[in-house]
Amino acid sequence: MRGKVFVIGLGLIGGSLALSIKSTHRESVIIGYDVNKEQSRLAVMLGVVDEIALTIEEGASEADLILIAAPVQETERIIHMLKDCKLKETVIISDAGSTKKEIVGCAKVLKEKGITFIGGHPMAGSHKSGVTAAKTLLFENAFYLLTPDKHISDSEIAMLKEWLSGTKAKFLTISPEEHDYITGIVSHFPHMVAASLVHQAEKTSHTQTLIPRLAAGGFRDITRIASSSPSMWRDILLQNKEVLLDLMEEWQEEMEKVKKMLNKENSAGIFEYFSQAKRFRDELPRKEKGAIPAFYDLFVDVPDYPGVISEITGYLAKEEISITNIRILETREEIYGVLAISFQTEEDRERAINCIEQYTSYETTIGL
Ligand SMILES: NC(=O)C1=CN([C@@H]2O[C@H](COP(=O)(O)OP(=O)(O)OC[C@H]3O[C@@H](n4cnc5c(N)ncnc54)[C@H](O)[C@@H]3O)[C@@H](O)[C@H]2O)C=CC1
Ligand SMILES: O=C(O)C(=O)Cc1ccc(O)cc1
Repeated sequence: MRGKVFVIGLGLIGGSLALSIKSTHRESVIIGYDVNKEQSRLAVMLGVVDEIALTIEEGASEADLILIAAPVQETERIIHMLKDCKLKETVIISDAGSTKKEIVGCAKVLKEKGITFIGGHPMAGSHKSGVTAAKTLLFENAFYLLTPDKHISDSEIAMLKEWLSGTKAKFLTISPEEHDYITGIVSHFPHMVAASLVHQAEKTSHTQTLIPRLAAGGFRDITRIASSSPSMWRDILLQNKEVLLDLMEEWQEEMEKVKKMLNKENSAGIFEYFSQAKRFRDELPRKEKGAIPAFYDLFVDVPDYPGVISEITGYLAKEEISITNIRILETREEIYGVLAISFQTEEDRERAINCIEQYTSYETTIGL
């Protein structure tokens, strides 16, 4: 498609959306704007956008599509600014915020002026921020939730999907309320729990100095999302307050139930608690990209000697296979240790297995 796309907020998400649009609509012109001049400078330097607008008014005036990819509280401020801008009559405005009810409510000011707004949320990301982390295929196979109002026509929704087709995401339409409830469960609340687990470990670490060392493996993995942007998550929590307060109540009741079972040494009850969780978790789709990105782990049994990590990474680099994380899981007293390598895609992991088989005789196991 030809036309002008204006991306407001050139961070991880805005940058990735800009790259994916350019990958399919090469004739389009992508204009960017960010309050942070350094992000704007980097966005041009990295070829994420074609041009930078000096103000929102300037970038918005000729745009066919405006994507707001700023923090959720800022998104509301930007919507208010856009309602006072001179815009093309046919412009479509969308956002990428992790919450929808408040943003869509706020966007009524656009509707009153006859401007089309379609709430959006690409459900993939990372704990990294900033344009340098942006990737063309960040949203590949991820769900992209849209929350259009009833008055929005099918052709406008189709037009937005066409603009965003380079994301290779799977579009789903739901109501803003449903959106906030579901993402509350699968994304927002888990971030709160992850942060609370880290707090618990930190408090104890003052008296138990072994804690940081022993937390380096599994604990570090399950609390990875606690390393996400604190300001982003503060804003999300504040916008989804009602849902999260309800979920916290439910969680506390659940913990009370577990506490009672443990107090009474209800062995069958505790077993069933874990079994039921295992059953549901084991059946969750593996290939779908959920709200919290999966990492494709590979475990390699390696001889425990210095330099083994660089040996393996050397082979992977030779085959141009990128990894997202690499660590020794346990260095046992015996000859073998376990090297855990994480990849961003299943395909990269498959290639890594073939590569390691080709260059070494080390055994590999897939992490489930
Ligand atoms: N990080 C993630 O994994 C995901 C984030 N989101 C949502 O996407 C939005 C953007 O998040 P990220 O890209 O991760 O954050 P980021 O921190 O990487 O980028 C946000 C950018 O917006 C800019 N900004 C802030 N206020 C602005 C304003 N008034 N005008 C113009 N630019 C402004 C910042 O300077 C920053 O460069 C947020 O609403 C977030 O909730 C959605 C899906 C995934
Ligand atoms: O890795 C993480 O921190 C994530 O959970 C990614 C993420 C963050 C925010 C979203 O609205 C959707 C996905």
